[in-house]
Amino acid sequence: MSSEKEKEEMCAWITFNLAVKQLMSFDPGEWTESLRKEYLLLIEGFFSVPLPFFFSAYGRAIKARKKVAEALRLIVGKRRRESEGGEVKKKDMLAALLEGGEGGFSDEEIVDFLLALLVAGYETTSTIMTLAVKFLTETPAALAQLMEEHDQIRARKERNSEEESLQWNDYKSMPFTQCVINETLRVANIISGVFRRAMTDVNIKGYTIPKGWKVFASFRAVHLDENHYKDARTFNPWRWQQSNTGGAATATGNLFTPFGGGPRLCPGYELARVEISVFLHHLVTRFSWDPADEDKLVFFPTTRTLKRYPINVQRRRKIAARTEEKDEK
Ligand code: HEM
Repeated sequence: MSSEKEKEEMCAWITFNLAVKQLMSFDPGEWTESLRKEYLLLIEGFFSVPLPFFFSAYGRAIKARKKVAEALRLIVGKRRRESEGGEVKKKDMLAALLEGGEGGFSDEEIVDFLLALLVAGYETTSTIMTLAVKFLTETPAALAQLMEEHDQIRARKERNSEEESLQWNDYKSMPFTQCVINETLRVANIISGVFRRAMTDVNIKGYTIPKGWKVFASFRAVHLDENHYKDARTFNPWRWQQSNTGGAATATGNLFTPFGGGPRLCPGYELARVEISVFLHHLVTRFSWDPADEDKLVFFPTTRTLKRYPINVQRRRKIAARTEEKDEK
């Protein structure tokens, strides 16, 4: 790999291809590559001024969405024919959607759902993982505590000859990890808020929001409010140990809503937390790292690191060897 730029692109390429594989069992190839190129144009359009000209980012995104939808429509049609023809079913998201619920889903509904999942499930989680690594690197005490929690899980599994892969009860024994995830979500605000439309006149604290008006509920304004969180801009995962939430998924009512709320609450919130926990587990038990370059957070149009926070990783020694070393001392 010759340059940092290429390394960054490689990471994005891997995460995109993993998502496509889980959704539709496609291995990386020409088809996934052309889908990825159109997908990137689509994402660019999310954060652009909505000028509907073919040369604007918005115009290019509309065109790209059509192309991605068309490509997915062909796959959905082919897979439906295969499954109706009795071919062996693949075990992926598309198979589950084709089986459908009551009455089943139409091809158009499935295409729409696959597109929504690609955007909602891939971009968010990979960004929050990167930011967690950045915040932990800059807060060595938190990284040390996290490492201890995960080393203990690994050591326990080795001692009891338990299955090597992480199980649900392992995930449930990561209280500090949940604090790290909560705090990353709170400080980063990768989704800074949501729009809602008032269905009726709503009175709030002496103000009226007239029926039909759109409002933007800003999560960032609440999550970074000093009245709710002391030293609100400081990454402090320990604050969640004192809260009554125990680091729970959606936590304290309206004061912590990184996954939104109400009937539109993010359906992927627990999956995202599991993915981040598993990622952190493997990262801290197997590797140590140093930042490879100076990088900084930007908040517009979304929260992300300018250079995707490149790091140099080194393999750590195996847990058993580390424990023996500790005992000798
Ligand atoms: C750190 C990761 C994630 C964050 C911060 C996040 C955040 C959000 C937020 C704020 C919303 C809007 C909720 C509202 O309107 O009240 C949302 C919606 C949604 N999310 Fe997530 N999400 C994440 C991961 C995921 C994952 C992994 C999936 C699926 C695999 C997913 C699927 C969806 C879907 C389908 C919606 C639309 C729900 C609807 O409109 O009814 N998200 N997410």
